Amino acid sequence: MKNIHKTYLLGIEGVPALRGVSMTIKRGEFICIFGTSGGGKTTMLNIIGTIDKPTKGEMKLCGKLINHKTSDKDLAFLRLKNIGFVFQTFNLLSSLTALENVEMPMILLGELSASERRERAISLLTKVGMKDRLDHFPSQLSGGEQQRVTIARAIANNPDVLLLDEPTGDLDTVNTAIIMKLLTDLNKKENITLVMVTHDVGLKMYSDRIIWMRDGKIQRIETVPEHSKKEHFQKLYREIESINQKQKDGITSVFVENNSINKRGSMSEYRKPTDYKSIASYSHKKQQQQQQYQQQNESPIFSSSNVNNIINADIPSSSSSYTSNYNSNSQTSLNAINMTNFNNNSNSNNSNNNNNNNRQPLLKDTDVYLDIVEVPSSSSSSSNNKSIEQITNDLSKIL
Ligand SMILES: Nc1ncnc2c1ncn2[C@@H]1O[C@H](COP(=O)(O)OP(=O)(O)OP(=O)(O)O)[C@@H](O)[C@H]1O
Repeated sequence: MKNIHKTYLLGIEGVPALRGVSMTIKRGEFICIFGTSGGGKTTMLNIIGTIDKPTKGEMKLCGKLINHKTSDKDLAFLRLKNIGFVFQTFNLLSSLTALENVEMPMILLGELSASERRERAISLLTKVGMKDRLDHFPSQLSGGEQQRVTIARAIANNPDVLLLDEPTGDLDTVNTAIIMKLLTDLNKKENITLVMVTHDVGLKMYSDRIIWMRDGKIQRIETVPEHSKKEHFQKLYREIESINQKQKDGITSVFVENNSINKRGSMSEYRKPTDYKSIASYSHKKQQQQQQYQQQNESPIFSSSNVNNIINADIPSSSSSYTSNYNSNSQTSLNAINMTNFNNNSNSNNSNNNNNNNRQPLLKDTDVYLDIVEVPSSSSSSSNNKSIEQITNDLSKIL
């Protein structure tokens, strides 16, 4: 990039977003763009990605010179062939399955036959750990899963560069680790250049260089010391190992962790029917809790309506008595939920509560063991017919 300027026109006023940015990114580098809000990070990413053209200055991307005169058609082809995008909000096409979403860039490029495209899409989804979700629609996937599909789609045409705008911004810590492992593997093993905008201080330590942006200019460029990078990668690999171990132990779906609900942290696990055994270890404590709550005339803990209410992001007040409205004929694949340490303190003053103003605590100041909701999978359908992925997704929004 050589002396890149970008000024947006807002009415008759010009808003300078970039004011003379020059830099070189080497092939295979991992660059992190960091800095103040409004500093020009996204604009810089959009210019590198040719979504926006510079007002002044020029840029060479994968050998092609780009300036304000470059035609949109040339830029569109360059994007399709050389660049992959991953945004915070996943941006999958909702009417297409995971497999079809990944096939889409290959269809647009038109270099592979239908069977080759399918084969490649399956192999890419397998690579990102989504081979069991090929026919799922985005709405049936959790945030982390959607982002993995987005990554598979972004690398479908073998791009040289991946542009990442807050790729983990909507994800919990576990999914952030999974996504960062995937991305850094692509960088290390396949030499794909990564340029990532993030506000997450932890993530910048995986990169080779950090570009600090302020007021449309590069304020400074920092090289991440090898030893810090190594330390962060070792921590990441440990996290991934622990996630894999949990999966081996029977936690087969997304693991949601939230430290903002209470000081001790809360945790949810989602298990498939085959995981009943591993839940057994909780049962004694759970029974004790149930008896205790029943003695106190509290809300039923194992009522399926509780689950429904949580799933629908409508947590009732602790004093309500519920009638079970769960349709036992529902075809949902959910067979068990185990929710531990959901200590939702109504007085706690945290960011999560700010988002959930209308929510009453499920049970005040208690640990809730909401466990084993058996849902026969018979033929009739109902409004409760949610897949485990939808439920996981819904729950991860709440927790
Ligand atoms: N399409 C647009 N029209 C007008 N002004 C814009 C447009 N896009 C960005 N800007 C302005 O350009 C400046 C840089 O914006 P940009 O989104 O690149 O910053 P950023 O560093 O990514 O900020 P944040 O961290 O808050 O996302 C801001 O002042 C912004 O208001």
